[in-house]
Amino acid sequence: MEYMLLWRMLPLLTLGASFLFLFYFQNYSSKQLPHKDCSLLPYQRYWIASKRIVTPQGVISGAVEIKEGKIVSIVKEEDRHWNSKEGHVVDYGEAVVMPGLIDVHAHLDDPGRADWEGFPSGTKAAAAGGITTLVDMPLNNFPSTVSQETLKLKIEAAEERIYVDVGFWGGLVPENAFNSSALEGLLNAGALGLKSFMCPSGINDFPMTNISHIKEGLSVLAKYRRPLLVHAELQQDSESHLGIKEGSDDPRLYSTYLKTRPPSWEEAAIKELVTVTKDTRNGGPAEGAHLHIVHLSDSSSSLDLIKEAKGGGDSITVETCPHYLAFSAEEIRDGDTRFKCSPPIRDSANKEKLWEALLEGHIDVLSSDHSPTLPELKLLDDGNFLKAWGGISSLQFILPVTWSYGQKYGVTLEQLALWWSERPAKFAGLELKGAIAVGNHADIAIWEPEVEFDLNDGYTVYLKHPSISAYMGSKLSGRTLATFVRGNLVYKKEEHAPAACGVPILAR
Ligand SMILES: NC(=O)NC(NC(N)=O)C(=O)[O-]
Ligand SMILES: [Zn+2]
Ligand SMILES: [Zn+2]
Repeated sequence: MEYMLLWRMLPLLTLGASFLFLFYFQNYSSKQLPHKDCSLLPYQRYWIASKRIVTPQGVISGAVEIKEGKIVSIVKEEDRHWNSKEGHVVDYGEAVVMPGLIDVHAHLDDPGRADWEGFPSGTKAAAAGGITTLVDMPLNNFPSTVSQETLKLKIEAAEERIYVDVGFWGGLVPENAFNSSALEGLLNAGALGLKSFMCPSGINDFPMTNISHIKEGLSVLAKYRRPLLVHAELQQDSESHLGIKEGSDDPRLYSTYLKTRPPSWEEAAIKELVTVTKDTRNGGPAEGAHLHIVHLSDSSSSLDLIKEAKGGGDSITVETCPHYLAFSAEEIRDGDTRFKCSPPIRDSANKEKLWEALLEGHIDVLSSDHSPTLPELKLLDDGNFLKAWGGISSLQFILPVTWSYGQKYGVTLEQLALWWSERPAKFAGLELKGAIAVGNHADIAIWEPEVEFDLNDGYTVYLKHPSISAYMGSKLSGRTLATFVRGNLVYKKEEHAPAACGVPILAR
Protein backbone atom coordinates (compact mmCIF):
# COMPACT_ATOMS: atom_id res chain seq x y z
CA MET A 1 0.00 0.00 0.00
CA GLU A 2 2.68 2.50 1.11
CA TYR A 3 4.67 1.36 -1.86
CA MET A 4 1.80 2.26 -4.23
CA LEU A 5 1.52 5.70 -2.67
CA LEU A 6 5.18 6.34 -3.26
CA TRP A 7 4.79 5.40 -6.91
CA ARG A 8 1.87 7.77 -7.36
CA MET A 9 3.81 10.57 -5.64
CA LEU A 10 6.88 10.12 -7.80
CA PRO A 11 5.96 12.57 -10.59
CA LEU A 12 5.16 15.18 -7.95
CA LEU A 13 8.44 14.59 -6.15
CA THR A 14 10.38 14.87 -9.40
CA LEU A 15 8.65 18.15 -10.20
CA GLY A 16 9.45 19.49 -6.73
CA ALA A 17 13.08 18.46 -7.03
CA SER A 18 13.48 20.13 -10.40
CA PHE A 19 12.02 23.37 -9.04
CA LEU A 20 14.46 23.23 -6.17
CA PHE A 21 17.30 22.61 -8.58
CA LEU A 22 16.25 25.50 -10.79
CA PHE A 23 15.95 27.81 -7.81
CA TYR A 24 19.37 26.85 -6.48
CA PHE A 25 20.99 27.07 -9.87
CA GLN A 26 19.56 30.49 -10.58
CA ASN A 27 20.72 31.83 -7.25
CA TYR A 28 24.10 30.31 -7.71
CA SER A 29 24.58 31.61 -11.21
CA SER A 30 23.35 35.08 -10.39
CA LYS A 31 26.08 35.22 -7.75
CA GLN A 32 28.70 33.97 -10.13
CA LEU A 33 27.85 36.01 -13.19
CA PRO A 34 28.88 39.64 -12.90
CA HIS A 35 26.07 42.12 -13.10
CA LYS A 36 26.37 45.33 -15.02
CA ASP A 37 27.41 47.41 -12.01
CA CYS A 38 30.60 45.36 -11.66
CA SER A 39 32.20 46.92 -14.69
CA LEU A 40 32.53 50.36 -16.22
CA LEU A 41 32.66 48.63 -19.62
CA PRO A 42 29.42 47.06 -20.87
CA TYR A 43 30.93 44.17 -22.82
CA GLN A 44 31.39 40.50 -22.05
CA ARG A 45 33.67 40.10 -25.02
CA TYR A 46 36.17 42.74 -26.15
CA TRP A 47 39.77 43.49 -27.05
CA ILE A 48 42.36 45.57 -25.20
CA ALA A 49 44.89 46.96 -27.67
CA SER A 50 48.21 48.66 -26.95
CA LYS A 51 51.72 49.18 -28.28
CA ARG A 52 53.16 47.86 -24.99
CA ILE A 53 51.59 44.65 -23.69
CA VAL A 54 53.71 42.87 -21.09
CA THR A 55 53.54 39.09 -21.58
CA PRO A 56 55.78 36.35 -20.20
CA GLN A 57 57.33 36.21 -23.69
CA GLY A 58 58.20 39.90 -23.67
CA VAL A 59 56.61 43.23 -24.47
CA ILE A 60 54.50 43.14 -27.63
CA SER A 61 52.40 45.51 -29.66
CA GLY A 62 48.98 44.03 -30.36
CA ALA A 63 45.77 43.11 -28.58
CA VAL A 64 44.38 40.86 -25.87
CA GLU A 65 40.99 39.30 -26.39
CA ILE A 66 38.79 38.94 -23.33
CA LYS A 67 35.69 36.85 -23.07
CA GLU A 68 33.62 36.34 -19.95
CA GLY A 69 36.43 37.36 -17.65
CA LYS A 70 39.22 35.35 -19.18
CA ILE A 71 41.96 36.00 -21.68
CA VAL A 72 41.06 33.98 -24.77
CA SER A 73 43.68 35.17 -27.26
CA ILE A 74 46.70 37.43 -27.61
CA VAL A 75 47.52 38.73 -31.06
CA LYS A 76 50.57 40.65 -32.23
CA GLU A 77 50.27 43.81 -34.27
CA GLU A 78 51.84 42.16 -37.32
CA ASP A 79 49.09 39.53 -37.33
CA ARG A 80 46.62 42.28 -37.91
CA HIS A 81 43.58 40.11 -38.41
CA TRP A 82 42.40 40.84 -34.84
CA ASN A 83 41.22 44.17 -36.27
CA SER A 84 38.64 42.48 -38.37
CA LYS A 85 37.45 40.19 -35.62
CA GLU A 86 34.17 40.80 -33.90
CA GLY A 87 34.03 42.62 -30.61
CA HIS A 88 34.61 46.01 -29.14
CA VAL A 89 38.21 47.30 -29.10
CA VAL A 90 39.54 49.48 -26.28
CA ASP A 91 42.70 51.02 -27.68
CA TYR A 92 45.11 52.27 -25.03
CA GLY A 93 47.72 53.44 -27.54
CA GLU A 94 51.16 53.74 -25.92
CA ALA A 95 49.93 53.02 -22.39
CA VAL A 96 51.32 49.85 -20.80
CA VAL A 97 49.08 46.81 -20.49
CA MET A 98 50.47 44.69 -17.66
CA PRO A 99 49.22 41.83 -15.52
CA GLY A 100 47.44 43.31 -12.49
CA LEU A 101 49.63 43.54 -9.41
CA ILE A 102 49.30 40.88 -6.73
CA ASP A 103 50.11 42.13 -3.27
CA VAL A 104 50.69 39.14 -0.99
CA HIS A 105 51.12 41.22 2.17
CA ALA A 106 48.47 43.78 3.09
CA HIS A 107 46.71 44.49 6.38
CA LEU A 108 43.15 45.58 5.67
CA ASP A 109 42.13 45.38 9.34
CA ASP A 110 38.56 44.29 8.62
CA PRO A 111 36.49 43.22 10.55
CA GLY A 112 37.18 44.75 13.92
CA ARG A 113 39.48 47.66 13.05
CA ALA A 114 37.89 48.81 9.83
CA ASP A 115 38.44 52.37 11.01
CA TRP A 116 42.16 51.75 10.41
CA GLU A 117 41.54 50.77 6.75
CA GLY A 118 38.70 48.37 5.90
CA PHE A 119 37.85 46.27 2.86
CA PRO A 120 36.09 48.99 0.82
CA SER A 121 38.73 51.73 1.12
CA GLY A 122 41.67 49.29 0.94
CA THR A 123 40.46 47.53 -2.18
CA LYS A 124 39.43 50.81 -3.85
CA ALA A 125 42.96 52.09 -3.24
CA ALA A 126 44.31 48.81 -4.62
CA ALA A 127 42.23 49.10 -7.79
CA ALA A 128 43.35 52.72 -8.25
CA GLY A 129 46.94 51.50 -8.02
CA GLY A 130 46.66 48.70 -10.58
CA ILE A 131 46.45 45.94 -7.96
CA THR A 132 43.96 43.22 -8.89
CA THR A 133 44.56 40.74 -6.05
CA LEU A 134 45.48 41.18 -2.42
CA VAL A 135 46.30 38.60 0.18
CA ASP A 136 45.16 39.91 3.53
CA MET A 137 47.21 39.38 6.69
CA PRO A 138 45.63 37.58 9.66
CA LEU A 139 46.31 40.32 12.21
CA ASN A 140 45.28 43.89 13.00
CA ASN A 141 41.71 42.87 12.26
CA PHE A 142 39.82 41.73 15.36
CA PRO A 143 39.58 38.93 16.18
CA SER A 144 42.79 37.76 14.52
CA THR A 145 42.33 35.16 11.78
CA VAL A 146 43.63 32.12 13.65
CA SER A 147 40.80 29.58 13.28
CA GLN A 148 38.18 28.32 10.90
CA GLU A 149 35.58 30.48 12.67
CA THR A 150 37.59 33.69 12.50
CA LEU A 151 38.37 33.09 8.83
CA LYS A 152 34.64 32.81 8.29
CA LEU A 153 34.23 36.28 9.85
CA LYS A 154 36.78 37.63 7.35
CA ILE A 155 34.97 36.09 4.41
CA GLU A 156 31.63 37.46 5.61
CA ALA A 157 33.10 40.93 6.12
CA ALA A 158 34.49 40.85 2.57
CA GLU A 159 31.18 39.95 0.95
CA GLU A 160 30.16 42.57 -1.60
CA ARG A 161 32.67 45.03 -0.06
CA ILE A 162 35.82 44.23 -2.02
CA TYR A 163 36.67 45.90 -5.34
CA VAL A 164 39.50 43.49 -6.20
CA ASP A 165 39.98 39.79 -5.42
CA VAL A 166 41.18 39.02 -1.91
CA GLY A 167 42.78 35.89 -0.46
CA PHE A 168 43.55 35.34 3.23
CA TRP A 169 46.52 34.10 5.22
CA GLY A 170 45.68 32.37 8.50
CA GLY A 171 47.66 32.96 11.68
CA LEU A 172 50.03 30.44 13.24
CA VAL A 173 50.08 31.24 16.96
CA PRO A 174 51.10 29.25 20.06
CA GLU A 175 47.44 28.41 20.71
CA ASN A 176 46.96 26.48 17.45
CA ALA A 177 50.52 25.45 16.56
CA PHE A 178 50.41 22.10 18.34
CA ASN A 179 46.79 21.48 17.46
CA SER A 180 46.92 20.01 13.98
CA SER A 181 43.16 19.64 13.68
CA ALA A 182 42.71 23.36 14.39
CA LEU A 183 45.31 24.22 11.76
CA GLU A 184 43.73 21.81 9.31
CA GLY A 185 40.34 23.41 9.99
CA LEU A 186 41.80 26.80 9.08
CA LEU A 187 43.47 25.44 5.95
CA ASN A 188 40.38 23.45 4.92
CA ALA A 189 38.34 26.64 5.27
CA GLY A 190 40.50 28.20 2.55
CA ALA A 191 43.47 29.99 4.11
CA LEU A 192 46.11 30.23 1.37
CA GLY A 193 48.83 29.54 3.93
CA LEU A 194 49.88 30.62 7.42
CA LYS A 195 51.72 33.58 8.89
CA SER A 196 53.60 33.93 12.17
CA PHE A 197 55.76 36.36 14.09
CA MET A 198 59.08 35.64 15.82
CA CYS A 199 58.81 38.89 17.81
CA PRO A 200 55.85 40.64 19.46
CA SER A 201 53.37 41.65 16.76
CA GLY A 202 51.97 44.63 18.60
CA ILE A 203 48.57 42.93 18.62
CA ASN A 204 47.45 41.20 21.82
CA ASP A 205 45.53 38.35 20.25
CA PHE A 206 48.38 37.53 17.88
CA PRO A 207 51.22 36.28 20.08
CA MET A 208 54.61 35.34 18.72
CA THR A 209 55.78 31.83 17.90
CA ASN A 210 59.07 30.12 18.62
CA ILE A 211 60.93 27.78 16.32
CA SER A 212 59.11 24.67 17.66
CA HIS A 213 55.74 26.20 16.75
CA ILE A 214 57.13 27.00 13.32
CA LYS A 215 58.42 23.47 12.80
CA GLU A 216 54.97 22.09 13.71
CA GLY A 217 53.26 24.53 11.38
CA LEU A 218 55.49 23.47 8.51
CA SER A 219 54.69 19.81 9.04
CA VAL A 220 50.95 20.49 8.69
CA LEU A 221 51.45 22.81 5.72
CA ALA A 222 53.49 20.14 3.93
CA LYS A 223 50.32 18.09 3.37
CA TYR A 224 48.56 21.08 1.86
CA ARG A 225 51.56 22.31 -0.13
CA ARG A 226 50.97 25.82 1.18
CA PRO A 227 53.48 28.33 2.55
CA LEU A 228 54.34 29.68 5.98
CA LEU A 229 55.15 33.39 6.02
CA VAL A 230 57.32 34.62 8.85
CA HIS A 231 58.04 38.02 10.30
CA ALA A 232 61.69 37.28 10.97
CA GLU A 233 63.04 39.42 13.80
CA LEU A 234 64.29 37.76 16.97
CA GLN A 235 64.85 40.04 19.89
CA GLN A 236 68.45 39.97 21.10
CA ASP A 237 68.67 40.87 24.74
CA SER A 238 72.27 41.93 24.44
CA GLU A 239 73.68 45.38 23.59
CA SER A 240 71.60 47.26 21.07
CA HIS A 241 68.00 47.74 22.14
CA LEU A 242 68.95 48.01 25.79
CA GLY A 243 71.71 50.35 24.71
CA ILE A 244 69.34 53.25 24.26
CA LYS A 245 69.16 55.33 27.35
CA GLU A 246 65.85 56.74 28.48
CA GLY A 247 66.34 60.46 28.74
CA SER A 248 69.56 60.76 26.77
CA ASP A 249 68.48 59.15 23.49
CA ASP A 250 65.95 61.40 21.79
CA PRO A 251 62.88 59.36 20.75
CA ARG A 252 62.19 61.89 17.97
CA LEU A 253 65.37 60.87 16.20
CA TYR A 254 65.03 58.06 13.70
CA SER A 255 68.52 56.89 14.66
CA THR A 256 67.23 56.17 18.16
CA TYR A 257 64.57 53.84 16.78
CA LEU A 258 67.07 52.24 14.43
CA LYS A 259 69.23 51.23 17.38
CA THR A 260 66.32 49.34 18.95
CA ARG A 261 65.95 46.88 16.05
CA PRO A 262 69.39 46.16 14.59
CA PRO A 263 70.03 43.85 11.61
CA SER A 264 71.24 41.22 14.10
CA TRP A 265 67.55 40.64 15.00
CA GLU A 266 66.73 39.67 11.44
CA GLU A 267 69.88 37.59 11.18
CA ALA A 268 69.15 35.71 14.42
CA ALA A 269 65.60 34.89 13.33
CA ILE A 270 66.68 33.67 9.91
CA LYS A 271 69.50 31.62 11.43
CA GLU A 272 66.84 29.70 13.39
CA LEU A 273 64.49 29.45 10.42
CA VAL A 274 67.06 27.84 8.15
CA THR A 275 67.53 25.06 10.69
CA VAL A 276 63.92 23.99 10.02
CA THR A 277 63.68 24.79 6.31
CA LYS A 278 66.04 21.86 5.72
CA ASP A 279 62.95 19.70 6.34
CA THR A 280 61.33 21.13 3.21
CA ARG A 281 63.97 19.69 0.86
CA ASN A 282 63.04 16.92 -1.56
CA GLY A 283 62.66 13.77 0.48
CA GLY A 284 62.70 15.74 3.75
CA PRO A 285 60.05 15.31 6.48
CA ALA A 286 58.27 18.56 5.51
CA GLU A 287 58.59 18.25 1.74
CA GLY A 288 55.74 20.26 0.20
CA ALA A 289 55.89 22.99 2.81
CA HIS A 290 57.47 26.31 1.95
CA LEU A 291 58.87 29.11 4.07
CA HIS A 292 58.62 32.73 3.02
CA ILE A 293 60.38 35.55 4.84
CA VAL A 294 58.32 38.71 4.74
CA HIS A 295 59.61 42.26 4.43
CA LEU A 296 63.36 41.69 4.53
CA SER A 297 65.26 44.85 5.37
CA ASP A 298 68.78 43.61 6.16
CA SER A 299 70.60 43.02 2.89
CA SER A 300 73.79 41.65 4.49
CA SER A 301 74.11 38.55 6.67
CA SER A 302 70.37 37.80 6.65
CA LEU A 303 70.34 37.65 2.89
CA ASP A 304 73.47 35.48 2.81
CA LEU A 305 71.74 32.93 5.05
CA ILE A 306 68.73 32.81 2.72
CA LYS A 307 70.92 32.40 -0.36
CA GLU A 308 72.76 29.55 1.31
CA ALA A 309 69.52 27.78 2.25
CA LYS A 310 68.20 28.16 -1.29
CA GLY A 311 71.44 26.78 -2.63
CA GLY A 312 71.03 23.73 -0.40
CA GLY A 313 67.59 23.00 -1.87
CA ASP A 314 65.41 24.41 0.92
CA SER A 315 61.98 25.60 -0.20
CA ILE A 316 62.42 29.22 0.87
CA THR A 317 61.65 32.61 -0.64
CA VAL A 318 61.91 36.19 0.51
CA GLU A 319 60.13 39.46 -0.16
CA THR A 320 61.05 43.07 0.38
CA CYS A 321 58.87 46.16 0.17
CA PRO A 322 58.94 49.43 -1.77
CA HIS A 323 59.74 51.46 1.35
CA TYR A 324 63.02 49.62 1.86
CA LEU A 325 63.89 50.30 -1.79
CA ALA A 326 62.80 53.93 -1.82
CA PHE A 327 63.98 55.39 1.46
CA SER A 328 67.07 55.34 3.60
CA ALA A 329 67.51 56.04 7.30
CA GLU A 330 69.66 59.14 6.71
CA GLU A 331 66.81 60.95 4.97
CA ILE A 332 64.09 60.35 7.56
CA ARG A 333 63.36 63.58 9.34
CA ASP A 334 63.14 63.94 13.11
CA GLY A 335 59.68 63.07 14.37
CA ASP A 336 58.38 61.85 11.00
CA THR A 337 56.80 58.68 12.31
CA ARG A 338 55.09 57.96 8.98
CA PHE A 339 58.37 56.14 8.25
CA LYS A 340 58.29 53.90 11.30
CA CYS A 341 58.02 50.22 10.46
CA SER A 342 59.59 46.98 11.52
CA PRO A 343 62.11 45.87 10.58
CA PRO A 344 63.28 49.45 10.22
CA ILE A 345 64.41 51.21 7.05
CA ARG A 346 68.21 51.06 7.18
CA ASP A 347 71.03 53.14 5.64
CA SER A 348 71.52 53.88 1.97
CA ALA A 349 74.30 51.30 1.54
CA ASN A 350 71.84 48.65 2.76
CA LYS A 351 69.26 49.95 0.28
CA GLU A 352 71.71 49.68 -2.63
CA LYS A 353 72.40 46.07 -1.70
CA LEU A 354 68.67 45.32 -1.52
CA TRP A 355 68.25 46.59 -5.08
CA GLU A 356 71.21 44.51 -6.18
CA ALA A 357 69.70 41.38 -4.60
CA LEU A 358 66.34 42.06 -6.21
CA LEU A 359 67.87 42.59 -9.65
CA GLU A 360 69.99 39.46 -9.32
CA GLY A 361 66.99 37.36 -8.31
CA HIS A 362 67.98 36.68 -4.69
CA ILE A 363 64.89 38.54 -3.50
CA ASP A 364 61.91 36.80 -5.04
CA VAL A 365 58.89 39.04 -4.71
CA LEU A 366 57.75 42.48 -3.67
CA SER A 367 54.85 43.24 -1.36
CA SER A 368 53.43 46.42 0.13
CA ASP A 369 53.19 45.46 3.83
CA HIS A 370 50.53 48.13 3.85
CA SER A 371 49.94 48.42 7.59
CA PRO A 372 47.88 51.50 8.42
CA THR A 373 46.36 52.63 11.68
CA LEU A 374 44.49 55.64 13.03
CA PRO A 375 46.41 58.91 12.58
CA GLU A 376 46.31 59.38 16.38
CA LEU A 377 48.33 56.21 16.86
CA LYS A 378 51.05 57.41 14.49
CA LEU A 379 51.66 60.23 17.00
CA LEU A 380 52.55 62.64 14.22
CA ASP A 381 52.43 65.63 16.57
CA ASP A 382 54.64 64.05 19.20
CA GLY A 383 56.96 62.43 16.72
CA ASN A 384 57.98 59.77 19.23
CA PHE A 385 59.44 56.94 17.18
CA LEU A 386 59.52 54.57 20.13
CA LYS A 387 55.81 54.89 20.89
CA ALA A 388 54.23 55.39 17.44
CA TRP A 389 52.48 52.57 15.56
CA GLY A 390 54.88 50.76 13.24
CA GLY A 391 53.65 50.29 9.70
CA ILE A 392 53.90 52.03 6.34
CA SER A 393 50.81 53.05 4.36
CA SER A 394 51.46 52.60 0.69
CA LEU A 395 48.93 50.37 -1.02
CA GLN A 396 47.82 52.70 -3.80
CA PHE A 397 51.37 53.75 -4.71
CA ILE A 398 53.40 50.55 -4.94
CA LEU A 399 53.58 50.49 -8.73
CA PRO A 400 54.69 54.12 -9.28
CA VAL A 401 57.07 53.86 -6.32
CA THR A 402 58.80 50.72 -7.60
CA TRP A 403 58.94 52.20 -11.08
CA SER A 404 60.14 55.68 -10.07
CA TYR A 405 62.84 54.54 -7.67
CA GLY A 406 63.77 51.71 -10.02
CA GLN A 407 64.68 54.06 -12.88
CA LYS A 408 68.17 54.49 -11.52
CA TYR A 409 68.68 50.72 -11.76
CA GLY A 410 67.21 50.37 -15.23
CA VAL A 411 64.18 48.41 -14.04
CA THR A 412 62.16 47.04 -16.96
CA LEU A 413 58.44 46.45 -17.39
CA GLU A 414 59.09 42.70 -17.50
CA GLN A 415 60.84 42.88 -14.13
CA LEU A 416 57.90 44.74 -12.62
CA ALA A 417 55.57 42.01 -13.88
CA LEU A 418 57.84 39.32 -12.47
CA TRP A 419 58.18 40.86 -8.99
CA TRP A 420 54.61 42.11 -8.64
CA SER A 421 52.54 39.52 -10.53
CA GLU A 422 54.11 36.36 -11.82
CA ARG A 423 56.10 35.30 -8.76
CA PRO A 424 53.52 36.44 -6.17
CA ALA A 425 50.85 34.40 -8.02
CA LYS A 426 53.02 31.31 -8.00
CA PHE A 427 53.95 31.78 -4.36
CA ALA A 428 50.32 32.23 -3.21
CA GLY A 429 49.09 29.36 -5.38
CA LEU A 430 46.92 31.55 -7.64
CA GLU A 431 46.92 29.39 -10.73
CA LEU A 432 44.91 31.56 -13.11
CA LYS A 433 46.53 34.83 -12.16
CA GLY A 434 49.86 36.62 -12.51
CA ALA A 435 50.41 36.83 -16.26
CA ILE A 436 48.80 37.99 -19.47
CA ALA A 437 48.43 34.53 -20.93
CA VAL A 438 45.63 32.64 -22.69
CA GLY A 439 43.34 30.91 -20.19
CA ASN A 440 44.18 33.25 -17.30
CA HIS A 441 41.83 35.62 -15.54
CA ALA A 442 41.72 38.98 -17.31
CA ASP A 443 43.37 40.79 -14.36
CA ILE A 444 45.03 43.72 -16.03
CA ALA A 445 46.57 47.07 -15.09
CA ILE A 446 46.79 49.82 -17.68
CA TRP A 447 49.23 52.59 -16.81
CA GLU A 448 51.36 55.37 -18.19
CA PRO A 449 54.93 55.03 -16.91
CA GLU A 450 55.98 58.44 -18.23
CA VAL A 451 53.25 60.50 -16.59
CA GLU A 452 54.49 62.29 -13.48
CA PHE A 453 52.36 63.42 -10.59
CA ASP A 454 52.72 65.08 -7.22
CA LEU A 455 51.27 63.23 -4.30
CA ASN A 456 49.78 66.31 -2.71
CA ASP A 457 46.40 67.27 -1.31
CA GLY A 458 45.01 67.61 -4.83
CA TYR A 459 45.70 63.96 -5.62
CA THR A 460 42.85 61.53 -5.10
CA VAL A 461 43.93 58.98 -2.52
CA TYR A 462 41.48 56.21 -1.64
CA LEU A 463 43.30 55.00 1.46
CA LYS A 464 41.30 55.71 4.60
CA HIS A 465 44.07 57.85 6.12
CA PRO A 466 46.23 59.44 3.41
CA SER A 467 47.99 61.72 5.92
CA ILE A 468 49.92 58.82 7.48
CA SER A 469 51.40 57.62 4.19
CA ALA A 470 55.15 58.08 3.91
CA TYR A 471 54.75 58.84 0.21
CA MET A 472 52.58 61.94 0.57
CA GLY A 473 54.55 64.94 -0.60
CA SER A 474 56.65 63.05 -3.09
CA LYS A 475 56.76 63.20 -6.88
CA LEU A 476 56.29 59.92 -8.69
CA SER A 477 55.95 58.71 -12.22
CA GLY A 478 53.56 56.06 -13.49
CA ARG A 479 49.85 56.81 -13.45
CA THR A 480 47.20 54.08 -13.45
CA LEU A 481 44.64 54.60 -16.21
CA ALA A 482 42.46 51.55 -15.75
CA THR A 483 42.22 48.29 -13.83
CA PHE A 484 40.42 45.12 -14.91
CA VAL A 485 39.56 42.31 -12.48
CA ARG A 486 38.38 39.11 -14.21
CA GLY A 487 37.41 41.22 -17.21
CA ASN A 488 35.48 43.80 -15.20
CA LEU A 489 36.70 47.34 -15.63
CA VAL A 490 36.72 48.11 -11.90
CA TYR A 491 38.60 51.41 -12.08
CA LYS A 492 39.01 54.07 -14.71
CA LYS A 493 40.52 57.53 -14.15
CA GLU A 494 39.32 58.28 -10.64
CA GLU A 495 36.13 56.33 -10.98
CA HIS A 496 35.31 52.92 -9.51
CA ALA A 497 32.65 50.53 -10.76
CA PRO A 498 29.44 51.04 -8.75
CA ALA A 499 29.42 47.51 -7.29
CA ALA A 500 32.20 45.78 -5.39
CA CYS A 501 32.59 42.57 -7.38
CA GLY A 502 35.91 41.26 -6.10
CA VAL A 503 35.69 37.70 -4.83
CA PRO A 504 37.28 35.98 -1.86
CA ILE A 505 39.96 33.57 -3.03
CA LEU A 506 39.86 30.38 -1.02
CA ALA A 507 42.35 27.54 -1.33
CA ARG A 508 40.91 24.12 -2.04
N1 LIG B 1 51.04 44.45 13.31
C1 LIG B 1 51.56 44.81 12.11
O1 LIG B 1 50.89 45.10 11.15
N2 LIG B 1 52.86 44.86 11.98
C2 LIG B 1 53.45 45.22 10.75
N3 LIG B 1 54.27 46.31 11.04
C3 LIG B 1 55.37 46.76 10.42
N4 LIG B 1 55.82 46.13 9.37
O2 LIG B 1 55.94 47.75 10.85
C4 LIG B 1 54.21 44.01 10.26
O3 LIG B 1 53.92 43.53 9.18
O4 LIG B 1 55.08 43.54 10.99
ZN1 LIG C 1 55.75 41.95 9.87
ZN1 LIG D 1 52.80 43.16 7.77
